[in-house]
Amino acid sequence: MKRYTVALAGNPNTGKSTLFNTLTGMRQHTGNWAGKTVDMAEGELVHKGSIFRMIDLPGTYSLYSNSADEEVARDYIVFEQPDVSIVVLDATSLERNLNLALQVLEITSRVVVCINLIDEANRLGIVIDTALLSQKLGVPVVAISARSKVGIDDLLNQMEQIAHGFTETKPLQIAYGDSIERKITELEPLIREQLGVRFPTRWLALRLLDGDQGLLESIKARLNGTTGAKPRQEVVDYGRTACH
Ligand SMILES: Nc1nc2c(ncn2[C@@H]2O[C@H](COP(=O)(O)OP(=O)(O)OP(=O)(O)O)[C@@H](O)[C@H]2O)c(=O)[nH]1
Ligand SMILES: [Mg+2]
Repeated sequence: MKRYTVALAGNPNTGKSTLFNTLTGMRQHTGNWAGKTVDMAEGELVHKGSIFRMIDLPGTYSLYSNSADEEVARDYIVFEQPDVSIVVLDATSLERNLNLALQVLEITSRVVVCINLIDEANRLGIVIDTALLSQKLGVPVVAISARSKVGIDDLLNQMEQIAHGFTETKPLQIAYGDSIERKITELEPLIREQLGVRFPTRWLALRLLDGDQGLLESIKARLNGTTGAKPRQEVVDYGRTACH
């Protein structure tokens, strides 16, 4: 069986752990404040003959170095390089949530945008054109309700297609204007010289221009082999996984 890793990223309280539980059949704590995920949790599911190791990341508004949560989520996506990153958005506050999606798209092209709480959006009369959004973002967009288990099959299929490399994506890249773009172009070869191409060069250049000291520390620790935020291991329960 092929094995893949899948990260669940998103703003706080967008239903990542609820989705994680729905997908893995596990009981990661959920809720408003009390259920906040402070660490990473990990579980597995089987879909169409492949094993997907799901990583439930802490909720973050960005992937800078503003908090330990942001560093945990960022380091996982940048350094562990999951086969798929699912960005979970709250359908009732898309504008705010899309900020994080754009940041993830700067780091990796293997992304599925998952619009959760679609039941709540429907109740409020909010209509989301997922096809148009997918066209604009350049990656698959799926609308779900993790709590009511709506849209889960569609999400799993999109995740699987990205994992296998069957879906061609073209992530939206933000253009930052001439002076910043010039600096990015200057920095990129220097970064490649130091780090090769294992990390997303353009994104690193942007973070350096922003003076992200925390990221530099993380890279140094990584290069010295002294880092080690590892997902909390949960009991793997194949019997209750979503098999299709
Ligand atoms: N109406 C509705 N509520 C949902 C849905 N999915 C999750 N919720 C609720 O949203 C709240 C937050 O869910 P969590 O799964 O804890 O959110 P989270 O993204 O893991 O939160 P953090 O770990 O803090 O980032 C809970 O009260 C869930 O029951 C959904 O599809 N519809
Ligand atoms: Mg959570």
